[in-house]
Amino acid sequence: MKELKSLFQEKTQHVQKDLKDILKNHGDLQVDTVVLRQVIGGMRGIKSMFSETSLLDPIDGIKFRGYSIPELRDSLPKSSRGDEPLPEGLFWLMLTGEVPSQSQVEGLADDWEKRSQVPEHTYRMIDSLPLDTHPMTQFSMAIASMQTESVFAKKYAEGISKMKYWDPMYEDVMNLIARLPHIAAYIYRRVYHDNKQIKADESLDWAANFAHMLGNNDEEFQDLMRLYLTIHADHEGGNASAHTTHLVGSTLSDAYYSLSAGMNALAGPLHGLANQEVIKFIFAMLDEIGTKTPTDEQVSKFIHKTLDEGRVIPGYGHAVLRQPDPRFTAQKKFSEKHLKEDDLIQVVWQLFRLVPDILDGLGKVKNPWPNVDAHSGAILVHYGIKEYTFYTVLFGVSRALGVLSNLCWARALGLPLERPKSVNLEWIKNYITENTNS
Ligand SMILES: CC(=O)SCCNC(=O)CCNC(=O)[C@H](O)C(C)(C)COP(=O)(O)OP(=O)(O)OC[C@H]1O[C@@H](n2cnc3c(N)ncnc32)[C@H](O)[C@@H]1OP(=O)(O)O
Ligand SMILES: O=C([O-])CC(=O)C(=O)O
Repeated sequence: MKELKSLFQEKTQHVQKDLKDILKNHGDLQVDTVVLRQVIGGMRGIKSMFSETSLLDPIDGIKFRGYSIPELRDSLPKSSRGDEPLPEGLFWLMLTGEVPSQSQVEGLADDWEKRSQVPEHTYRMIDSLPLDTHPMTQFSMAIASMQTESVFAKKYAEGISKMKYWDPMYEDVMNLIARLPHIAAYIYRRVYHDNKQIKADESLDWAANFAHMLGNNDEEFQDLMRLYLTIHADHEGGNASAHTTHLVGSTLSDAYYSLSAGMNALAGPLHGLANQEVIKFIFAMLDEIGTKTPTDEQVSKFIHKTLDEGRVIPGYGHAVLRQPDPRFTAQKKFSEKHLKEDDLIQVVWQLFRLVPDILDGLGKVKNPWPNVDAHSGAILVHYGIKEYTFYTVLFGVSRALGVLSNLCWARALGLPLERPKSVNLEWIKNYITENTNS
């Protein structure tokens, strides 16, 4: 799509100039200090990355180019058949900083549709895997298998100038995003529906077509997918999937290698896999208690038992957020509108009432509130997507929008190889001796 590509290039030139000036005039200005707790404790809170697409506030939550989730729901173009924002619009916003018009998002959806042909060998590769291979493994391998198509890798091998990296990266990113719903739906139908595949419907937008290929043409579900694929897309640069994608991309690995790596990070239970863990936790709890409508006392007992076993309560806590996640709230609002009577949704809300106080009582959990993963599973079950080992693939299709627009920005701005410094125990002990009296 020429319009988006040239607008992106124009925007990157302004940012490039700003960064050059900032580095020249203020490059040595201190933005943070680092204590040993952060060195040993997962680098929590250290300001050390640059990412334009979104910014996370511990209290207000995520803002995409300055737009909160409620603002996105108001401002981004919508389908004529739904109330939720089109993820095409969010991608446009992240890439350019501008809210697109209706015709611009329709043009983008058409462009993705034209680029959506998945190479035959990717399907053959997926087919060669045992059916019980985790869907995230299949998804990550499928993405890596398409690396044969990388325009960036080809141009790099031919000797492209570093000033032009952004162009083939943009092409790879657009091709990849176009194909992801097709791969994800293929994996879903292969594993859970006897490989009965459903042909794409070219008349539908990106999210609705994905819903259709999964096997559900309910307009409410299509609208849920638009919301789902919008709100999971980005969470600034430091989260594990975004950071991994960025790190791998910084070596000039192409978009296929980088996204596949990012998806491997998303597949961890402390990150994106938590959505599968939440519904698994709820099912295990209902199973053990023996009812779909447990009492508060029964739920609290189960939560305490889980904690006593040295396990985390999935869907609760966050490395940055210190309030209920606005992505949880957006899903709660959707459910209040459409799914109020659903027993499983009621259990999600019951956990929301009970878990924070219990976690707070432990005296060590920095954020006792629900994150995005606490709600999504129960909604998906309602619409018939009950196979929870697939849930993180849905998350991955959405997350690709954010991490891949970041990758376009990184190559356009010429961001360098990422390589922080590590220290060993001897270094730490010497440092303590040199800097304290003990
Ligand atoms: C899309 C996403 O990635 S959102 C996050 C999805 N992950 C989850 O929902 C898994 C459950 N949550 C957690 O494990 C954590 O809250 C994380 C990984 C999200 C954040 O970790 P941290 O930033 O280290 O959290 P925090 O500083 O509050 O941890 C302090 C202590 O509280 C514990 N804690 C934090 N959250 C929880 C929880 N939900 N249940 C039980 N204990 C918890 C930690 O395990 C840690 O215990 P420790 O000192 O004995 O090791
Ligand atoms: O921000 C984080 O660390 C985790 C998270 O919620 C996300 O990536 O969506």
